[in-house]
Amino acid sequence: MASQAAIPVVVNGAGGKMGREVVKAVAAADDMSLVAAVDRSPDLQGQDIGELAGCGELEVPIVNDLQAALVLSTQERGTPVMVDFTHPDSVYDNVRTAIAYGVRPVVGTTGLSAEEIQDLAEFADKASTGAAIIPNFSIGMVLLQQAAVRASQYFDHVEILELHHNQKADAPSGTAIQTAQLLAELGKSYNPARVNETEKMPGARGTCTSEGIRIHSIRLPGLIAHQEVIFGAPGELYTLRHDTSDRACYMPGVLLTIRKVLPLKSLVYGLEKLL
Ligand SMILES: NC(=O)C1=CN([C@@H]2O[C@H](COP(=O)(O)OP(=O)(O)OC[C@H]3O[C@@H](n4cnc5c(N)ncnc54)[C@H](OP(=O)(O)O)[C@@H]3O)[C@@H](O)[C@H]2O)C=CC1
Ligand SMILES: O=C(O)C1=N[C@H](C(=O)O)C[C@H](O)C1
Repeated sequence: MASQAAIPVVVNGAGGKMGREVVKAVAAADDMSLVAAVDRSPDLQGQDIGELAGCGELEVPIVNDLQAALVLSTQERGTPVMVDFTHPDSVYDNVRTAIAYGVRPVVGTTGLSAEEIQDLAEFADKASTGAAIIPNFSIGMVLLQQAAVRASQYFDHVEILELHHNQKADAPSGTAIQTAQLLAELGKSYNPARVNETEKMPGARGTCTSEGIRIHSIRLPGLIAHQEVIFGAPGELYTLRHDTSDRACYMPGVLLTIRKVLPLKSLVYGLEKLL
């Protein structure tokens, strides 16, 4: 029997904090082959991505031409995947470009609007191409969200607090938005008003979804990524908290998604749909 071809992987945003972790994880995976490393950062052009990521020379230089990298990946034997950890300002175009070339996008970049995600889902459907948009690749976060959904059956008052490093471009975090969406799926409204509240300084009470869920965002050096979902009821608080201390925590979810996106014919949103 012919051996299975390694999955050709393009990492977009390869020189960034998450991109470097993905490069190390893909390089260490027996069933994957890193075919291209793309990053727009001018300082990184031509550097070997393995050297930069700290896993030894991989003979894959960093380039800034995504389309050329995608074309290269389609010339390999297996179905190619593009992993995107770039920036909210370019992720939408990156995903459309990958799908147009028949490359499966696995997207960790946050900041896409609901309309953009819907549009990408329709584009993937038309192209019969699998795609995955995963606001959080950590298994621990999926478990937190499942516990929050269960708690929301019993609690009517909930607020979300997300805390991140101060290089993060988007707020609230993609994870906090997704968590609020999952709580909203129950079809109820939260936090019925008890008083006529006045914000003496705009933003003091965070942002509020149409279902009444408040989200608060903190940005500080020293943080990586953390989230609390706090439920309140008379006489009790129920707090769910997730902390990351190393970006390696996302890699089992990234590798799983690369493998699971291949047979899909449409777009999936959320790691819980692939577990
Ligand atoms: N889904 C998940 O589990 C996780 C998601 N994230 C998300 O991933 C994204 C990236 O995070 P992080 O790695 O911390 O960010 P970084 O800024 O560390 O890395 C992003 C890298 O991508 C480069 N880049 C930006 N735009 C482009 C582009 N259009 N084409 C090619 N390269 C580009 C940047 O270059 P330059 O600096 O020059 O702009 C930078 O080198 C964020 O949206 C973040 O929220 C982060 C952690 C987990
Ligand atoms: O920017 C980050 O770091 C993270 N971004 C994602 C988000 O916006 O939810 C996932 C995780 O929180 C880390």
